[in-house]
Amino acid sequence: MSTMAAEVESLESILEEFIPTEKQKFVKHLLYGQELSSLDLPDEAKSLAQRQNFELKGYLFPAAPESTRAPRIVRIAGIQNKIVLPTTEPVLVQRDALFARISELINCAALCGVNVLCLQEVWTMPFAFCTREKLPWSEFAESALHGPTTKLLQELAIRHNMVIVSPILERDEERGDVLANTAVVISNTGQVLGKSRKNHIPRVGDFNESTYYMEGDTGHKVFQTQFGKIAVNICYGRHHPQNWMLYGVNGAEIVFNPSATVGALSEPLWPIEARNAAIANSYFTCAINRVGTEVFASEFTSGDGKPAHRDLGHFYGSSYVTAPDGSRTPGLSRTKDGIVIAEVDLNLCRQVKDKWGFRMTQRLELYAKELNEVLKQDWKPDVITE
Ligand SMILES: NC(=O)NCCC(=O)O
Repeated sequence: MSTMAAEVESLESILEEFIPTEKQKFVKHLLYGQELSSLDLPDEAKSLAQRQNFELKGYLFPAAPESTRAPRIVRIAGIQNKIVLPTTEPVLVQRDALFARISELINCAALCGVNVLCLQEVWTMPFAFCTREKLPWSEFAESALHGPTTKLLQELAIRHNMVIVSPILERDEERGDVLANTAVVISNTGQVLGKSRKNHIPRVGDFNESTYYMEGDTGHKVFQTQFGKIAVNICYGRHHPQNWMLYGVNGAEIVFNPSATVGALSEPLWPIEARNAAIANSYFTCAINRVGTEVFASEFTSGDGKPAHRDLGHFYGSSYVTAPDGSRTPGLSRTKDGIVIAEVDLNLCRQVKDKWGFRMTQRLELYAKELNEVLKQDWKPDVITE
C-alpha cells in the first residue's frame, strides 16, 4: 500500500483529473467547506520555490467585518520537507544540510509576509526512533534555550520579524540530560518564549519513541505572541481530543500540529483529526507532516512476525490549514517539500464561538466531575444492565 500510494502526488490531483469540472465545486464544498481564494504571492517567492524545487501555496480565510473590533489579520504557515542527506552521513553534516534547506524555505515564507511559522516534528533529523538505536540519533538532541537550532532560528526570527515554532529533539541539560520531544517557540523579537513538549508518546507500529523520551510535562501552554495566541500539539497528540481541547480552554487561537506519520498507518485519519479539532475548539489548526522515505543502515522489526526492514514507510506530507468554521485548504503534495500559507482573520474564532456555541455548551464541569470519579481506585463503569 505505502509503495503504491507514494507515487500519488495528492488527493487533489486525482480530484482535478477525474471529477468533471461542473461537479468539482460541489465535491470540494463537501471535502473542504467554503471555497478559499488563493493568495497573491510575490513573483520572487514563486520563482525561488521553482528554482529550489518546493511547492508554495497560499490561501485566504475570510471573516465578517465587525464594528467594535478591527480585523486581526495574520499570515500563518507550515513547512514540510524531506531529509536532505542519507541517514548514514555524519550527524552534524545531516543537520547542517537541513539548516541550509530550511533557511531557504523560511526566506521564501518571509517574502510572502508570513508572521507565524511552524516546522515539522523533530525537523533537524531523520525520524530515527523506529531503529531503537541510541547512537548516533541521541546526538541530534540539543538545548531548547541555547542549542544551535534555536540560535539559527533566533537570527531568522529577528531578520524576518516572524514567530517560529521549532520542534526538536531536546536535551534537558538542567534536568539530568534527559531527552524530550519539544517545540521551542521563538518570538519575532528573537526571545525564546517557551517550550511545549509532546504530551502523548506513540506505542504503535514502528514509532518506538517511548524508548527515547517520556510523556511531556509542560501541560497545554498557550503563547501570547504579537500575532495571536498560539499552541503546539505535537503529532500523536492529535489522536486525543482532550489534548486539543485544553489548548482551546487556555485560549489558543492557532494550534500547530507538527507531525511525522506514514501512509499505511494514518493517512485516512489525517484529513479528519486536525480539521475536527479546529471545529470542536473554534480555533485555527495547521497540521504539518514530513515527506519521503528515510532508510536506515540497520534493519529493525515491528514485533509482528513480519520480515525486518530498514524504513518506517512513506511520510506523506499533505500539510494543511483549517479554520474554526471547518473550511480547510487543500493538502500540500504527498511527495514534495512545501510551504502552506494561510492569511487568517483571528476574529473568526469568536465569530464561530458566537454562531455555534461550542464553548458555551461544552459542559466542562460535567466532564471534570465524571473524570474525577473514573480516576478513583474503586470506580466502576456506569453501565446499567437488565
Ligand atoms: N510522530 C508520531 O507521534 N507518530 C505516530 C504516528 C501517528 O500519530 O500517526
